[in-house]
Amino acid sequence: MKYILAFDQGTTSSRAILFDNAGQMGGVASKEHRQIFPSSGWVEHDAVEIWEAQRDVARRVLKENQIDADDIAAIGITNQRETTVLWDRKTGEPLHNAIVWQDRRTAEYCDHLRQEGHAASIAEKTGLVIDPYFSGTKLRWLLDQIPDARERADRGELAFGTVDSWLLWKLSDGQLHVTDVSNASRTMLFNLQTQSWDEDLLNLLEIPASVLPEVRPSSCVYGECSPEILGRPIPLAGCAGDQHAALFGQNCTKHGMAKNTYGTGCFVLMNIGDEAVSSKCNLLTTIACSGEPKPQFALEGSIFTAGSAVQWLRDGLGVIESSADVMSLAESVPDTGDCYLVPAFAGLGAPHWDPYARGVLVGISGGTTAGHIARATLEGIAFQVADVLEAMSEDAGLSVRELRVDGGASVNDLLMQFQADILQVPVVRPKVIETTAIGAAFLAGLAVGFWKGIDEVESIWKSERVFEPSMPAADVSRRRERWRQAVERSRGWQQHES
Ligand SMILES: Nc1ncnc2c1ncn2[C@@H]1O[C@H](COP(=O)(O)OP(=O)(O)O)[C@@H](O)[C@H]1O
Ligand SMILES: O=P(O)(O)OC[C@H](O)CO
Repeated sequence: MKYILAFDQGTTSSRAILFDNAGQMGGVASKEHRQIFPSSGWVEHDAVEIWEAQRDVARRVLKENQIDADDIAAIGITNQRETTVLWDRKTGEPLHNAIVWQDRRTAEYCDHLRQEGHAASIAEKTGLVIDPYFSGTKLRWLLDQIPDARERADRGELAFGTVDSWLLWKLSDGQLHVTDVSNASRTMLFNLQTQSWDEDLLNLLEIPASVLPEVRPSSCVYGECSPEILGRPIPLAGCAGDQHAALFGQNCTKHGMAKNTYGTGCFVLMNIGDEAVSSKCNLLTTIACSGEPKPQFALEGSIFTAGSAVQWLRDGLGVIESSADVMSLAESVPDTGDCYLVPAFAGLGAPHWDPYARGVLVGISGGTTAGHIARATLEGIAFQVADVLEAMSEDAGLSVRELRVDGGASVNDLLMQFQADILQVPVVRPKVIETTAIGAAFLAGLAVGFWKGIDEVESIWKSERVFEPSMPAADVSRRRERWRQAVERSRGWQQHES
């Protein structure tokens, strides 16, 4: 067989990508889906629209590249994490729109959990900080708000899943209600030490165990997709949250290796080996996919707004026509004119965890142009990444030697150079920037013997370009200090309204 088919179900689009044995892409198809904003701080997706988009792009990539389903050795799935779906086991119909990872509707309940003193035990068990980001409080909200949902859940009629679970359910025509360890680790219900659902947390959040999927390793044969989807049954053999898949796809399998994905948000992950070190700097501890038999862990800094700030320049301000145009607009000025943009549009994630923060643009003068704002937007992305890596180095007791990068905005050379400058370490962009998808393909391909072992998949990764730091250290310190001042101005904004 010639290919592994990777499904990359992201926040803004669903992609299907074919990878051959040498890790070369044999075709891509993608489709966007609607972002639904029912109220301030709320973000939803239509789970059926996501399923249909993912199924359609899978069919399309085969058709457009004239690939027969018989040539597909396995399917690997990777997905936007934390986004929460609740569906009826009998009809396969969702009971509500999916609540997206960015959604802040459970902020008050999270405050309550913190005030009740649960932060330390939740961090110890799950590696997470209490935040609306994770699926647990979203699922609780659904069970509380949908009429009869709790009664129906108690009768075993409902299934909960993150997007991976939902897709595996649909792909298997309701035969599989499963998830993988990496996605489970993002629910705030999964115990990293026991590698299973945590009964205390289920009780605390009032989640009935009957709705939960079975948890499996990221690289294993889960089952088969039903034949009517692609013409024949194909093994569903790999599954991981997109950031975990990207860490694996970037070959960050050794202690201290780190990657950042520049998509809608930014997600910095550093491999920390087989000890689930707890963060002292408000980072998350999470699962790292590996070829090792023992569970491996990573530190993660999740940044909620990155490429979506560029989308705001395009759709909100209308100063660019496409995201790619941001580079030439930013290059129209030599610097930001001392403007700083903190894109806390959906609160601040790591290391601040402030759901009430909102975006600020400071330092505007009469001479400020769209070019300055575009440049400040790109720099705001890089400053957030630098804050996370600083915290990470402190937690892990080491400095990263290089940062491997991927995701839609990593094509932006200006952003990558500024990132290297502000971090003072090289930024390395690989030839295949679809590292999320290739990570999922590796997980699936290893499970079915398409690739023989971790050494074989590791030999596939190749660097395309290295951005070396060139900014004087004194400038870096001054600018980072100005950025810190700007962040302070963004904090608690929403809360101060009442
Ligand atoms: N040249 C560019 N410069 C900066 N940002 C970009 C560029 N091209 C795309 N983006 C941003 O990258 C994001 C899309 O990246 P992608 O990895 O597909 O995201 P996701 O997986 O979160 O859907 C969008 O938010 C877009 O604004
Ligand atoms: O779909 P992306 O690339 O924006 O990633 C979303 C993350 O998984 C959210 O935790």
